[in-house]
Amino acid sequence: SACNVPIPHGIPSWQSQNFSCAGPADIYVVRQSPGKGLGVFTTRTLEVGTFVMQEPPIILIHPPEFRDGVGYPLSGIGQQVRNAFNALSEAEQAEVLGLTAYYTASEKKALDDVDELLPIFRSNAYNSGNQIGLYPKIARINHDCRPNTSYFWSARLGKLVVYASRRISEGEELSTSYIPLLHTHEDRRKRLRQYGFECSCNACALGEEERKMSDQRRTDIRQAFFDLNPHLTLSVPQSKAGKQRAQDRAIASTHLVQIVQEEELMDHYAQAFRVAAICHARVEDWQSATQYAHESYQRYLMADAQSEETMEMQVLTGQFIENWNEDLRAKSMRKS
Ligand SMILES: C[S@@+](CC[C@H](N)C(=O)[O-])C[C@H]1O[C@@H](n2cnc3c(N)ncnc32)[C@H](O)[C@@H]1O
Repeated sequence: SACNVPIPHGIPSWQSQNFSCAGPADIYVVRQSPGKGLGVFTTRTLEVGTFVMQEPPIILIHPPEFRDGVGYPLSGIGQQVRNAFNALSEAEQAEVLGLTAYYTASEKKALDDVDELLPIFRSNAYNSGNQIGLYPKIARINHDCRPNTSYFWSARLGKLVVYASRRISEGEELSTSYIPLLHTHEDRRKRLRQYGFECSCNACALGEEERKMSDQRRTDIRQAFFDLNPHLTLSVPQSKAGKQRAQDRAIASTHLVQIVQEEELMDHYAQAFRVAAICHARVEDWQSATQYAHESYQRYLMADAQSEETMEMQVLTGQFIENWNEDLRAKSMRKS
């Protein structure tokens, strides 16, 4: 049976919730996806939180320094990839060589001088903690700028875990994101060039007006995280001006949650709810703080029950609920 992560509703349950499940192998098939080569399709409806794949890396290497916006310079990793590849069995090597790779124009011109592992790695590898890994099964999932799965690196399992971040119908193609998504269509297009395709996903195929709105939302979300993140302390400001600023940020955080939901960027839900929870705690709106904290907790829980973020939001939900209760008690005392 499928191992769905049950999502508690209403008041959180404080039982230990430890979902580790190998993930059923028969919930997807790999087949041709028109215009995209191979793709991965579900064979049944998947509820939010269902683990789709858990796969150990066939090759795992330490990346050179990260250059934001450009990705990894491949020159620095060639030897590492080659060494790791040489250590694999013949069958594993064949699996790696069978992956789809995009060659740049200059690589095509000088095929004899190019180590074929580099284009393969560049087209298929995933960030895995602070390393980069190659996962032959997960590598068949195509890109979408509004993907229906999320993934996380589990250091505990030594695996990359892919799960449904929304409900996925039977027969639907699974999608993931190869790039950071809080960027405009034009910026995403540039970034996707390293994979050699023009994205035609729903977000990219919007008409001009709607695309402008989508671009604006993604830009606004990135800006809101940037603006609000430095103020995520739990202390309640005392001065009048401080209180006013906290009030403005609480409003901004509600807006942040709204546009993340409008844009349906599931990967950012947990973080947006977390920001809204803390911003509302700073204005002592304990009801909203509790609700946002719990939503954040549910989303973090979906990915990894034992992550620091999950623990933090579990604790905060409990703390905020206490404060909310106290408020209610104080109010009813005043009445009686
Ligand atoms: C990680 S692989 C995904 C699996 C690949 N389709 C295959 O047949 O093995 C990445 C490659 O898949 C293709 N691809 C992925 N997402 C795509 C998309 N949204 N549209 C068109 N091609 C896509 C591109 O050729 C890209 O270089």
